[in-house]
Amino acid sequence: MNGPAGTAAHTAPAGQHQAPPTPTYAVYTRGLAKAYPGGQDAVRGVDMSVRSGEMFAFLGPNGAGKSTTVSMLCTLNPPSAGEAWVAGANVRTQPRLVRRRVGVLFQHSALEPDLTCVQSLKLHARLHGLSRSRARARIDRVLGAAGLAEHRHERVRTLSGGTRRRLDIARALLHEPRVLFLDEPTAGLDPPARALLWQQLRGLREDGHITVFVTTHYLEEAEYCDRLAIIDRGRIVAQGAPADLRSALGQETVRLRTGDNRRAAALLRTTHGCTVLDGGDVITVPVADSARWLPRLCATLAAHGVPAHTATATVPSLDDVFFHHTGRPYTPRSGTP
Ligand SMILES: Nc1ncnc2c1ncn2[C@@H]1O[C@H](COP(=O)(O)OP(=O)(O)OP(=O)(O)O)[C@@H](O)[C@H]1O
Repeated sequence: MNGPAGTAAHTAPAGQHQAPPTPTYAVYTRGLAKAYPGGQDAVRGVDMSVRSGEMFAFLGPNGAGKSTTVSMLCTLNPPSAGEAWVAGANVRTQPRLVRRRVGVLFQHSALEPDLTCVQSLKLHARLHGLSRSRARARIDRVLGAAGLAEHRHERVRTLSGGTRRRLDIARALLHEPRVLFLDEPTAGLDPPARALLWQQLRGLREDGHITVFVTTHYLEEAEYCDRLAIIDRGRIVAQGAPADLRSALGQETVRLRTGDNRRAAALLRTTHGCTVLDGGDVITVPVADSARWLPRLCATLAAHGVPAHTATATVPSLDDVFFHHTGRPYTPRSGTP
């Protein structure tokens, strides 16, 4: 596969990757690895591509290597091997450029508790070298985007956990980064606060100018994203759009209950030539596209006087995708090697 700078990109020796990646990729890695002192292989050769402007989920159980990967992509942790480009810059050779172009939200908020929201943002605007007038405009903009305008003069320590997280995001957006990294942004939040935070993230995507890279161990959060990579024990086990990953398993089914399941099963076999599993009180038909087949099968049964009393379609979940690729069920705490 071509690297972002062409075929030579991942074959050149480490440290010589100066060719600018195409704008297609916001994040592009080849063989990215991290071994911590003491022999802990936290990340073991990650190949990943995140397109510009997409919302990308990095999904995996605790200890899978998500935070370590993000810290390498943000240049806070040097890779032991491999290469990575973020927002067009190489993390090894152009770390300052990477830092200028990314915003980062870590698992633990680093907001100063005694400052108000505006004071906190002003401080960070200064740290990023924003002029006063630009800082004013950006602060108004990020507070509005985060739904925090009414909290602007409240002190950080008085804010709820969810509001603080949204302020964290506002702060990470101040300098208009091209890529926003969020490491488990909803950890510790209750469901309404999580929903509000995701609403804010979706709003960012609609703006269209930023790539959002979010780590999570919640399967349902990965479903909100355009694409995702699943990491397990330091390796990427699957990567793609949620629907594509599910449909690649090819295990959709239609389950039907009728007044005469045996007759219904025979009818469907002869009419459609499909495999029908007769499980007694329910018949199951494996299909490629359950949304298309469910009405068709019901129509056949109704036309022959054996109408379906209940009909349900099941599609594989991301749990199934994880199971398929790792051979074990997804439990958020199962990743420690
Ligand atoms: N500084 C460190 N020194 C040694 N080992 C580390 C260090 N940081 C992380 N690890 C180990 O590396 C592995 C990956 O950890 P990492 O924090 O990247 O995973 P994670 O997927 O982000 O997990 P979590 O969801 O719990 O944050 C784990 O086994 C962890 O114990």
